[in-house]
Amino acid sequence: MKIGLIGYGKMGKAIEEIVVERGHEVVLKVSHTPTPEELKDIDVAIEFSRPEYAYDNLKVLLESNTPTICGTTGWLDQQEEVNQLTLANNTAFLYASNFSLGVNLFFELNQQLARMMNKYRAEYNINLEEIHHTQKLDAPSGTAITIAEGIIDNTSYNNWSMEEQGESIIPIEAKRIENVPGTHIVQYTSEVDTIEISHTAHSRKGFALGAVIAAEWIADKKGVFSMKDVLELN
Ligand SMILES: NC(=O)C1=CN([C@@H]2O[C@H](COP(=O)(O)OP(=O)(O)OC[C@H]3O[C@@H](n4cnc5c(N)ncnc54)[C@H](OP(=O)(O)O)[C@@H]3O)[C@@H](O)[C@H]2O)C=CC1
Ligand SMILES: O=C(O)C1=N[C@H](C(=O)O)C[C@H](O)C1
Repeated sequence: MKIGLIGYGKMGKAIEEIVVERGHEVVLKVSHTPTPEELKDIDVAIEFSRPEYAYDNLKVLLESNTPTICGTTGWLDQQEEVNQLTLANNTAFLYASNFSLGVNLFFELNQQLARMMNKYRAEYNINLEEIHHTQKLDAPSGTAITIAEGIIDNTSYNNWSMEEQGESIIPIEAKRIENVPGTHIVQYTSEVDTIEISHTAHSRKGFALGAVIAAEWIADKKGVFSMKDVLELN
């Protein structure tokens, strides 16, 4: 498969290694919004850039009918427009806040635990923490937002916040520590104990592998998809 890497930073480079390991070819690697001309030989594009450029990149990719995998976080206020662009151009698009198998399993575990804990809202206070490297531009992480949404869908919490407190708000704490690839912790604390689930990435390899597996999966599809489709977690 011929892969285009849109965004050739820490993730672009980690993805390139996996692309080659799995027998594919990187035919384009750019750190600018690509031109339609640059996209003409690409089977699938993998976009990991910066929050402020993601929408412009995705618009060009989808209007050029390029099946696209996107891992950039922090642009989701424009998600609905991107989904519409995908359908209008009869192409394929998949966004994931986190491509690693482990985090996608953790998302399922988080929802199950949230359903159980909803009965005990009076006894347990919830807390969500994410820790990332100091170059990370957005906070909270996209993964933390997905975790919070998974809790909201399964409990009587109805919002998350990094600043506000309240009965129905999930508090999110974002920490930035040198070289941490990504750690997410959900805690339920009562007067007498703490229940905690956590996911710790040891490197970027899991994110990169998941993105390439998603690229292989989407190549012959049309529509808007998620990692649940790829990993058959539905
Ligand atoms: N979904 C997931 O599983 C994961 C998501 N991420 C997300 O992916 C994104 C990238 O992360 P990471 O690689 O660590 O970040 P980096 O800052 O290392 O890389 C971003 C790259 O994008 C380039 N860039 C700048 N402008 C554009 C543009 N207009 N179009 C394309 N590329 C551009 C930058 O180039 P230059 O330096 O020259 O400006 C840089 O090379 C972040 O949003 C992060 O949160 C990260 C890990 C996993
Ligand atoms: O910026 C990162 O590095 C990461 N970003 C993603 C996020 O915002 O959740 C995924 C991963 O945690 C690493």
